[in-house]
Formats: sequence, structure tokens, C-alpha cells
Amino acid sequence: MTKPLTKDDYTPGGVTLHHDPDRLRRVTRALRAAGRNIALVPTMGALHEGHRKLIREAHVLQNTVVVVSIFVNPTQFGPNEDFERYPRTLEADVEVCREERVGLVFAPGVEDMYPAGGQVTVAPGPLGEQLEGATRPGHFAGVLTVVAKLLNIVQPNYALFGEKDYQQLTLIRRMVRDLNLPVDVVGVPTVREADGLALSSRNRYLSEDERAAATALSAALVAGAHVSGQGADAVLKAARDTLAAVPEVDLDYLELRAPDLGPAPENGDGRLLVAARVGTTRLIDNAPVLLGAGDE
Ligand SMILES: Nc1ncnc2c1ncn2[C@@H]1O[C@H](COP(=O)(O)OP(=O)(O)OP(=O)(O)O)[C@@H](O)[C@H]1O
Ligand SMILES: CC(C)(CO)[C@@H](O)C(=O)[O-]
Ligand code: BAL
Repeated sequence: MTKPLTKDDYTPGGVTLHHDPDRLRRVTRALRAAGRNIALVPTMGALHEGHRKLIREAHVLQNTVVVVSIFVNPTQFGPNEDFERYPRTLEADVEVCREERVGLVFAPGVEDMYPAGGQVTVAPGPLGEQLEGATRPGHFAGVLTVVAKLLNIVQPNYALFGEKDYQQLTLIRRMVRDLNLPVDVVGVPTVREADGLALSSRNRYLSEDERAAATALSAALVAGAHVSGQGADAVLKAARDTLAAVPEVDLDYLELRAPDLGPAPENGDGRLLVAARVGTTRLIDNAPVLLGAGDE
């Protein structure tokens, strides 16, 4: 039998902070048994307008209680990456969640998510070694493993992810399909600053000059999309030229792929993806392109 919920578990109209996975699972189970849908928005915190957009899209789904998880997942960071430096702003994040009418915030500690002795992980397959995975070995095994754990803890009807991390979204869709996970994955378009820069928690690492240079990533995507009717070579050249004009931008990759990140078609829908370092900060962005439509 499901134990009845108390105000410490869940308060309608308020936000309740949970740290313990088993207790949260009991709460979301009881809410589902009471006829509510659960929508999970996984994040690493330092919440910004991009996260707010995910939460708002979650509210659009019918009859949902929105759960935001906040966890800086150590297993998706390489040894020379910014795990220690990554912003941790739990109090402000809970306030954002209150403003956005989130019902439950799940902020586990590392020991809650990874008690000693864990051995089994999710293998992302070949796509996990390409693009982001080529520069960040093991990154997607860490992402998919923690997302699988979050899905199993929260057992949501829906899970929402941003297109800003397009390869992550693609791999999560694959995992859900390949492992028959009972959840609907909802992708949300990228929220941008007025000058085009994709919102990202890591933007706060940028100096004023780096912040100005960082607009080259989205500008390159726009330049590529602008000549998409001329085909793949023209798209890549236009994007590459835009990036090369800004010396502070150290390009990691610029690639044109199919929407599922397989090889790009000659004609039809494609996805243009870019990653670059600006100073010590690594940024990513991507955009859809319609290839060879023939009107350029
Ligand atoms: N600008 C954005 N628009 C839409 N969704 C976003 C945006 N930025 C992040 N998200 C999504 O929010 C979720 C949580 O991402 P995360 O907490 O890592 O934020 P982030 O800003 O991507 O941080 P990082 O600097 O680590 O890339 C992911 O699904 C991510 O794709
Ligand atoms: C999905 C995620 C929360 C897993 O740690 C993270 O990769 C992120 O914030 O995009
Ligand atoms: N936003 C994706 C998480 C990461 O860069 O580790």
C-alpha cells in the first residue's frame, strides 16, 4: 500500500526540496497513484532562462507535477574539466523553481546517487564517441547512466531536455528506445540571448571580450543556414569563415549531420553542430538546416 503523503513530502502550490532518492520515489509514486502526471526536468543547477523554458514547457503538458533535479554529476566530467568549478547555487535555484511553480526539487548528494559499490553503467554506443564524445571520452556514459538513474528514481511520464545539448538529447532518445524505457522524451528549442548566444550556465565563466567573441558560434550557424540551398560544402564554408574571422574562438568541431546525427543527406533536413573554446570556456551550439532546397 502507498503511504499517504504529508506536507513534508509535497505541498500543493509550493516547492518541496528532496535529497533522498527512495523518499522522492515514494512521493512521485503516490502522486501518480492520485492521477497526476510527472514531468522531470534534469539539470545541473545554476538555473537560467533556458531551464525556465523547459519548466514552462513541462507545465504545458496535461495535469503535471513538475520535478526539477539539480545534480552536478561527477561521472560525466573528465579529469581536466570543470567539475569543481561548476557553479552551485542551490538556494537561488530553489527560488527560481518556486517562481516557476515547480512542485518538487530533487537535489541529491554524490553519495545519494553513487553509493559505494556501483558497477553497472549505460553504454552509449558509437554515437557516444563522436562529436562531444571525441573530446570528452566517457562523457555520454556518465550522462546516460545518471539520466537512467533519475528516470528510475522519479519514474516520470515525461522528461524534458534542451536542444542546446543536441547530441545528449539524441542519445537520450536512443537510450529510451533501445532500452524500452517507459517515458516520453520532449525536446525544447534553444533559448538565446538577444545577440544569438545560446544560454548556458558556463557563459558566466566568460570575460567581457570572450563574451563578445562567443557570439561567433551562433553567427556561424546563421551564416551556414543562410546558404543551405547551395548544399553541404557551402554551409560548412560559410560557417567556418565566420568562425575564422574571430581569433579568440578556438574551433573544436564544425559538423553537418542528419537530424539523428547520422551522415548528412544531400537534400533535406540536416543539423549543423559546433563546439569551440573561448578562452578556457568550452561552448557548444547547433541549428537545423534545410539542405539543397535549391533557392539560393
Ligand atoms: N539555452 C538553452 N535552451 C534550452 N535548453 C537549455 C539551454 N541551456 C541548457 N538547456 C537544457 O537544460 C538542461 C540542463 O542543462 P544544464 O543544467 O547542463 O545547463 P547548461 O546551461 O547546458 O549548462 P552547461 O553550461 O553545463 O552546458 C539540459 O536539457 C539542457 O539542454
Ligand atoms: C542531463 C544532465 C542533467 C545529466 O547530468 C546534464 O547532462 C545536463 O544538465 O544537460
Ligand atoms: N549541459 C551538458 C552537461 C555537460 O556539459 O556536462
